[in-house]
Amino acid sequence: MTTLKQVSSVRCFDGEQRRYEHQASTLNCIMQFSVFLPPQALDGDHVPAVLWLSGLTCTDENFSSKAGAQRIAAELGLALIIPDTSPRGDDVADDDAYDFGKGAGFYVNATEQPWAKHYQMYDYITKELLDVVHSELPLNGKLSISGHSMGGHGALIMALREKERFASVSAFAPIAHPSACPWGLKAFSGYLGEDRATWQQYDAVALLRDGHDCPPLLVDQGGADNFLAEQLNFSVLEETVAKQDVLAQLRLQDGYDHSYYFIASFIEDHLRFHHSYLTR
Ligand SMILES: N[C@@H](CCC(=O)N[C@@H](CS)C(=O)NCC(=O)O)C(=O)O
Repeated sequence: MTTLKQVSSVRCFDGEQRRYEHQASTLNCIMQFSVFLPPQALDGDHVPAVLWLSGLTCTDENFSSKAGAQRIAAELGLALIIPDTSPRGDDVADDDAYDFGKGAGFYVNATEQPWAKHYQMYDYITKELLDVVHSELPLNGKLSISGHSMGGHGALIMALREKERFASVSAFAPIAHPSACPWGLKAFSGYLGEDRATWQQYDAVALLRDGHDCPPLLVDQGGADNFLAEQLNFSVLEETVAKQDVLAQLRLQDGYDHSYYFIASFIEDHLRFHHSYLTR
């Protein structure tokens, strides 16, 4: 049974940039997401995919319109799966702040009210969305994961918790230790409540310290990122990774900020990195 409704498709580097809509049962709302299918997938092949998770304030369209990922994805024969960052719709609880509520789902399964009814982003991505795209799109089942900021956090925790599903993981300026930064403290106490023991399953540094295996890892962090000192905990991630048995490259990129100009500058490296593991 087809559950996806295609709402748009535009030609891009001989592939197609598409948008789909579906009723998301984990989130109790209608969701849209974007997909880039490379030319190989339009010619009848089943291709590997990179799942991209976006950051605060984003929809599925920031990455597809700003990162410039399609040229390399077309060359390498990679599909890009690009979900939204929170549940959507008029009956979904929200907050006036940009870093909580809609656009800021933090890829957790909320337990607190009024969030729990809709904010189940961890299960939405790892269970529902990945299942539906693999059953309805020309994908071969091989999958890597990447993301930016809040989405870099999402990519790291999903890879650490579900290592067998992902050939590799990468992140741009991830919120590496959300239990210990203002964005994470606000989101986790709001969505998960005050019992910090329940936060650990959604904190990459905590999962690494707890001995979770990690797929091969690439992280880029801009040295001129406004959020570096207060929010991102890059040096804590570096120290934690160094103590674990992780195949990892963590790169501080001098002069780059937190924006999509930074992502556009290094997305080719990330897609080539993922392709090398997806095609082994
Ligand atoms: N100052 C920003 C903070 C949020 C932010 O920088 N969001 C990043 C991810 S953490 C982003 O990707 N924004 C959307 C864009 O640049 O297209 C705002 O209020 O919009």
